[in-house]
Amino acid sequence: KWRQENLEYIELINKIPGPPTDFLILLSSKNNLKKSKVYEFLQVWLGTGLLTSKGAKWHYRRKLLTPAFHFGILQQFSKVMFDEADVLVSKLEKECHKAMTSIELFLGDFTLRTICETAMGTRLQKNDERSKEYITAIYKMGQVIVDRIKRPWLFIEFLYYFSELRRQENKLIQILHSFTIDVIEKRKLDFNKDVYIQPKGSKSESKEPKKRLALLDLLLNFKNQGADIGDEGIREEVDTFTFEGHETTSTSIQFALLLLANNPNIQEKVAEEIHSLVGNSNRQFTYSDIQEMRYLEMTIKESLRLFPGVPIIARMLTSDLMTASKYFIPKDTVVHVQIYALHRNPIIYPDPEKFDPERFSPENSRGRHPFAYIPFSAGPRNCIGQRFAMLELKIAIASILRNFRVLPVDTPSDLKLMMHLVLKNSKPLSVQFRKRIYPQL
Ligand code: HEM
Repeated sequence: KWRQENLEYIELINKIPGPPTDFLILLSSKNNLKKSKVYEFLQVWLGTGLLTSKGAKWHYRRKLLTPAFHFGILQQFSKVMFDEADVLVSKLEKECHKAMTSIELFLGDFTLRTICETAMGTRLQKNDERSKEYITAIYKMGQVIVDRIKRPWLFIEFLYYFSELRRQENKLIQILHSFTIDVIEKRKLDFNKDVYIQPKGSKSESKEPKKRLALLDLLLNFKNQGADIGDEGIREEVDTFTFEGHETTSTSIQFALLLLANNPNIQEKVAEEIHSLVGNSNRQFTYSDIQEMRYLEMTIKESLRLFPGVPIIARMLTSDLMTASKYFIPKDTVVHVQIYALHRNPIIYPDPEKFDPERFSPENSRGRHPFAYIPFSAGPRNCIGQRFAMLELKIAIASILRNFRVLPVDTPSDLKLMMHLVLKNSKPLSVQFRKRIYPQL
């Protein structure tokens, strides 16, 4: 009961927070970049990669890794996303006659496969034992971390050391680390050969590399060029991207589908936008098609307002802080930034429960405080993968709506939100899929 009241249900902490300027003062502060204690629970897996590091190490890595999310690189990653979206669509075809489809596993599989291929260059194979073991370990590891967060007595290292949870963690860490280390070793060998050489006779002989570019290649490249990052550092970052880059995107796509299923007019408007770009053809989307999908982007932004995949973040203050609303918060205080509550502030978002993508039209966005909408956090420690995430969300949702009509099963009023590692419903979300038939042009 204590756990439910204190940690699980968002409703209980859905109080109106301070003004966006309070968030600005905290999140844009150059001093208060340190994360809270719970982030340390991730370190056994992620080491001190970008998400969990602090001080000079964080500064150095952030600067080093920022070019890895340049739009030219994202364009290359989009190819992986298009192919994985095709795999997702072909799986969903088989769901079209069903009265309901639980979408968690479909989207979890899509985002995990996408991040493994873009981060490590590894295509997870359904029938490969090693891939299966790795996928299972990722899911179980998420549960172990959540179970620890929910048991405050296990915050004490001594008690945790002798717990069953730690024994489980040890086994999982072995699987997770050995998988990433093997991938890095193999990639290092490939990297020294001909990663960017075109395959003879390939359709796109001009630019297509033999192996698709992965974030790992960029890290190896940085290392070869003399950056201060060793194999262990590369593993930390690859694991960090894999961790940060799959559940966040999966849960965000699921909530967006729930909202679209329950708002057919908005769904049809998105489908029309897609149709206006690709007509009745069955060609794959291009990167520029995706850039053109402005209404879809507004829809996703509104969905992330209502259901920010990361609803709360925390900082440990390393210096005293005076907020804009004149609260004095002393050094060493843990401050929770309640993104979920901020996004439902009726002063900023009138009728806040209403799903209304028009809030994000260029006219309506004008003048809104930049810290009033922060699904990817804000300031120097914001999400480095936000453009990657938006691209992936757009590709997944556009691919689904191009092929299917999505009908409601769960409704927003049925939801019982939980804080897992990301925002989740207390039970997996379901919708119905029906084949979308476009009129002949
Ligand atoms: C819809 C999907 C996503 C959401 C809602 C999201 C949200 C966030 C938020 C709120 C933070 C700040 C965390 C904090 O201050 O504790 C963050 C940090 C981070 N995110 Fe994301 N994220 C998403 C997708 C991704 C993806 C796809 C990647 C990588 C490919 C990624 C990589 C990271 C990293 C490395 C950090 C730490 C950055 C730093 O501290 O410098 N995220 N994300």
